[in-house]
Amino acid sequence: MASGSRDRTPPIILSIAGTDPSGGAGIQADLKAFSALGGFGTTVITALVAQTTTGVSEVHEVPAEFVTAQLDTLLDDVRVDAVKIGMLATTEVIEAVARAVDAHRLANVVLDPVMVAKSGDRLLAADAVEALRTELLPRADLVTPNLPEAADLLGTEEAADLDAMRAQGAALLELGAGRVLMKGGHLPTREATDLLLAPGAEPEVLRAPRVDTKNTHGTGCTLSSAIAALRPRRPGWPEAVRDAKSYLTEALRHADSLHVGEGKGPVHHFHAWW
Ligand SMILES: Nc1ncnc2c1ncn2[C@@H]1O[C@H](COP(=O)(O)OP(=O)(O)OP(=O)(O)O)[C@@H](O)[C@H]1O
Ligand SMILES: Cc1ncc(CO)c(N)n1
Repeated sequence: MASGSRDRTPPIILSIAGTDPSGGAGIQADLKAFSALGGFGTTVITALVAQTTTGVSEVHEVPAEFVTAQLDTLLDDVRVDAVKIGMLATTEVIEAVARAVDAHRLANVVLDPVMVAKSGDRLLAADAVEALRTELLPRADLVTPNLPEAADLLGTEEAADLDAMRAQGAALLELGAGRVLMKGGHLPTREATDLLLAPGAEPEVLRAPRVDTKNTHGTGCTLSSAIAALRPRRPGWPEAVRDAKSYLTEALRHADSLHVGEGKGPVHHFHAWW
């Protein structure tokens, strides 16, 4: 049984992702969210990214064999209760992670299909989208695309309203994802509206007040990590997703208390949320 569901032992959460020296996105954001939500964070690094609040200057990819070495070394020793998968950079790394999901029978897998940073810089090779769609999407219990990512995975136009989000979410379920959280942060709506879809159920609309800040670096990373951290402590995915979205909204509300960099600054994971 997962340690987090047995008692108050902190669940062990794994992030498989790239780095952000400015601390707002990637592995750094993931560890902050895990800790703030009472989890114990572990990591497997897929790429070293020279980036900050203003953009990405260089990406140093980790060879797929070394991603496998990190995964096997960790998972032969440590039983993890949930996994967040973020930036993967290349087809080879995607395949390595897919193999590990099967070999180690990973459960509670949240896939954030990271493709492009907020600055517009690519974090996934264009020719790796196919592998993400065929190798990892079907192995994910929950996939959390933003609107450009959903469109890329489906080879279609970006959704412009809730109806189009619903249709694209259903198409991603058809591709084999266990559940889909379509993130509507990019829609020009008054509220930040997401849609949670599961097979055979009515989509759930999740609304949050749109926080008026330019400091939105790491929102996607924070949300997917918060979901992974909360899942072992919640009865189901809807409860984990709702509470993770509330956590993210609070982290956005605290973003302007930070002064990190000159660009789009990070959200703030303060530690007294509950
Ligand atoms: N200003 C805001 N106020 C409140 N919630 C927001 C705001 N902007 C985005 N969100 C929420 O943040 C989450 C991430 O959404 P978004 O669509 O921006 O993801 P993303 O583009 O993957 O983020 P990232 O650029 O970090 O990868 C969603 O739940 C979205 O509704
Ligand atoms: C490493 C990393 N993962 C994800 C994002 C998404 O914005 C980012 N900027 N950097």
